[in-house]
Amino acid sequence: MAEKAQAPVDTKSGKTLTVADFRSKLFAALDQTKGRDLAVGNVGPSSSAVRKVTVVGVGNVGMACAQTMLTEGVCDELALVDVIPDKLKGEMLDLQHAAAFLPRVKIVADSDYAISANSDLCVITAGARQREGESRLSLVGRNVQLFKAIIPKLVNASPNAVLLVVSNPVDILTYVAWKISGFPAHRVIGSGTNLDSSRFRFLLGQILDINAHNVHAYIVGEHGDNSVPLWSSAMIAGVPLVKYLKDQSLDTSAVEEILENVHRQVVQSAYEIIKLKGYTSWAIGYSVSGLVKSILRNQHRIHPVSVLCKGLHGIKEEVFLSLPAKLGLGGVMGVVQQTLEPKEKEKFIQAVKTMQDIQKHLDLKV
Ligand SMILES: NC(=O)C1=CN([C@@H]2O[C@H](COP(=O)(O)OP(=O)(O)OC[C@H]3O[C@@H](n4cnc5c(N)ncnc54)[C@H](O)[C@@H]3O)[C@@H](O)[C@H]2O)C=CC1
Ligand SMILES: CC(=O)C(=O)O
Repeated sequence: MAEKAQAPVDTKSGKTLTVADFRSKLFAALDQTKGRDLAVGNVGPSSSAVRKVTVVGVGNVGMACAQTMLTEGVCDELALVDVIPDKLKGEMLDLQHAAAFLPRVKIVADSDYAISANSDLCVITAGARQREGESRLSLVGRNVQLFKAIIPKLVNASPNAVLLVVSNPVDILTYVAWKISGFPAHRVIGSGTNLDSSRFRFLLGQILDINAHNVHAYIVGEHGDNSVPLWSSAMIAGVPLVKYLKDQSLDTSAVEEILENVHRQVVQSAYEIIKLKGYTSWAIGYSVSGLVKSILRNQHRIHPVSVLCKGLHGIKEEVFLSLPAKLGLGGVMGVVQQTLEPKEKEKFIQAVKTMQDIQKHLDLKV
């Protein structure tokens, strides 16, 4: 005989919970940032039927984001903004000419931010990129200056938008965008380690001969050189990754070597691609399109993205670093605070200090 499902019971009062009570308790536990600055607010993308996205910067990254968003049908209107009018018009026409092959999207472009008015979400890819061997952090001076010009214009045109920062160094520039915009933190997000985590999952999937979709593993912290791989919570079908590897008859030192190598390769990825083709674009395009989809379609999916960390993991500083965040209409809806092992926590805290050291030298007066 089939067993009757037991109704959930409140452990404190002993009373039977309704499904609605149970769900709200569960989500209150998940959204550990509730009530803090990051919790979802009452301002966010309009609920109008037309979903408008602006992409600032129509270089390699901006166009990869635009193209992937069009292919994936994540918006109804796409506005492109850049400072080079001919390139802007050329890219707009080239995308418009794909109309017969794509979902119907209105594509507009101009150097004037009026074109971006009433966007639900603005993706910022404008700025200098690394040359071969150059670090992301070396771009800070040049790109902060650009952000001082770009952010006020975006805010003026779309005061209720979510800002999604991609330009590097992404964690610092997300902080800059937050400070200059005056937006609540849940509406300012950096693409962060969503890309690093995809590289991580791809490489692990290759080694294990498992589809990257089924590798549940996160990289958190700073995007790039000092990212933090969370081996302790990496899973294959619910089996901890380290155990899974050991079950393949690998001894502890072989497992450690694999783990170190995989993370080293993730960190080297951008440097290698920049050396080979000059820039990275396709994977960040997919990464951004996925984030936009989660936000505008209110998907409540969890992505490792750069969020305000103050109040999370005991962090008191105003820094943006990646943590797994639930995304939906309005931006960040909550952050999952995984249990970090001491080494992971130490690396994360080191990134907090690096961000702070850089931020205290920034002049954000516009
Ligand atoms: N967060 C991430 O995972 C990734 C970030 N990036 C970053 O994305 C940024 C863009 O890289 P690419 O597209 O390869 O560079 P790019 O040089 O191809 O394009 C940059 C574009 O920004 C435009 N631009 C410059 N100043 C502007 C302003 N004031 N307003 C509007 N547009 C302006 C330029 O005209 C150019 O079209 C770089 O900072 C790069 O490091 C790149 C890949 C991944
Ligand atoms: C350039 C960069 O940040 C990346 O591809 O990771």
